[in-house]
Amino acid sequence: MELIINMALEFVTFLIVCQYVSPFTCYMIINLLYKKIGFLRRKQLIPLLMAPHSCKGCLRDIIASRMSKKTDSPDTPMDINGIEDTSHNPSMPWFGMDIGGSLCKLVYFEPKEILRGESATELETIRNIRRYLTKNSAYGKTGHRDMHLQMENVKIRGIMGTLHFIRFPTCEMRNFLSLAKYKGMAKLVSTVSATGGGAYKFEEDFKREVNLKLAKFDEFDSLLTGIHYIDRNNPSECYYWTDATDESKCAKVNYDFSSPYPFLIVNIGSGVSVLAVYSATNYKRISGTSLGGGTFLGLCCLLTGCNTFEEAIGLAAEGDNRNVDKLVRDIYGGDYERFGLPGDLVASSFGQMNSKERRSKVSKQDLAKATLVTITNNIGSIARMCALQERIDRVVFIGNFLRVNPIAMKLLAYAMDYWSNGTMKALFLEHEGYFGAVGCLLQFHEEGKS
Ligand SMILES: Nc1ncnc2c1ncn2[C@@H]1O[C@H](COP(=O)(O)OP(=O)(O)O)[C@@H](O)[C@H]1O
Ligand SMILES: CC(C)(COP(=O)(O)O)[C@@H](O)C(=O)NCCC(=O)O
Repeated sequence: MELIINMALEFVTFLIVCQYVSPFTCYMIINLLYKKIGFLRRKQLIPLLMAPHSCKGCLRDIIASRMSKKTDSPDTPMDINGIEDTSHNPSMPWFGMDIGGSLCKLVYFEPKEILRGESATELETIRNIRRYLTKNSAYGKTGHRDMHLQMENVKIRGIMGTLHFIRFPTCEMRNFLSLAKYKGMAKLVSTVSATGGGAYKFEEDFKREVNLKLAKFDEFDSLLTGIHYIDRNNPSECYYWTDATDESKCAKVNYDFSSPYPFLIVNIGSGVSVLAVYSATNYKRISGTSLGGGTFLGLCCLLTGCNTFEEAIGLAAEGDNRNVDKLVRDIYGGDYERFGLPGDLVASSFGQMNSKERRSKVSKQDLAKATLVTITNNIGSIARMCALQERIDRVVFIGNFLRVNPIAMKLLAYAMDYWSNGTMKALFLEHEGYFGAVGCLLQFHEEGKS
């Protein structure tokens, strides 16, 4: 039906522009052609009479708005939360959002082709949103698209497309909502799938500001769905570090994660959650700690005056934690042999900082490194105890704390290996912090479980 409307529209527009027929005749023709839409009002014809060159757009808008009213029919699909679901339309922008304590992760699925079935205005808005998201890698001052993580030729709900990975600080949510409103998101979709604490916290704001409903999914269900899907679709997703303490030999090595169970997930976001996973659907949250990525960044900002995660990591890369921490050798003068504690092991994090003299000599870089080592070692130690308790030997570390953070990954790899006498393995995934967002998108489209 819409194809016919569009063709007729093109033709009538041509007639008006060329002034072959009067706009009134066109008005009658259109109304005759589109009895289904109902008669246009006379005042809606005025733009046609006043501005022949934009009449196509005007007509499209008028017809599209009539059409969109018609789509509020009882056959509109309903999603699992009982929300009217226009997002299942294959051409609509598909988004999954993981709104965490620090970062909002937005995954956008771009179908290979914009398919049939939308009105001209909808198609225009879809194209604008697609162009805006895929032609830029930065959005405003704080939004970023992680282009290196982009996944081409993946299928969701039988449709081929590309997954784009975008993040912005959660504290910028108001600006994001204004942008979504400006870009006409609510005209296209009525529901967006969301997970993370912010899916609850910001639910009312989405409704009030953009008239969008959130289809909410549990963050750990989403995380697992996302991990399984991405690992299936990306052969080089999972890796480990060899020779983590030797810079000259240290390397990333691909790991075949096709038979993954059982495994432990350590999700290092603002805080840390530890999950034991026994099958695609059987898992439990066994532990957690509030000393996570948020703690690292918060303490680093306090101690060094830095303002961003990237700055904090940059400082840490140039620092030496031994100027801040007290090592076993500072206490024993060497190794504590009886219990296998080497002299260069940290005995007490920040243990030197009670000395005024030491404090006067310490650099910002040293403090950043010591903060990173403290938080990472603590997480490694908790992960190891959890793995021991659950008798699991593969530990998968994820979360954006590991973004651009090889120091932490190598420390975790070394700690897991050393303290388990080589029986446990630390694994890492390329899409670090995006699994929740992918998982909730898939759950909305009921694809992830396959
Ligand atoms: N650009 C960034 N801005 C803020 N924190 C970042 C950034 N990149 C990495 N991080 C780290 O990632 C953590 C958040 O990780 P994430 O997995 O997104 O958790 P959450 O879901 O709690 O937001 C932060 O606490 C910080 O340590
Ligand atoms: C509350 C959270 C699940 C929220 O997830 P996040 O936004 O940090 O990724 C997480 O911060 C957490 O598990 N914190 C640790 C709580 C504890 O076990 O002490």
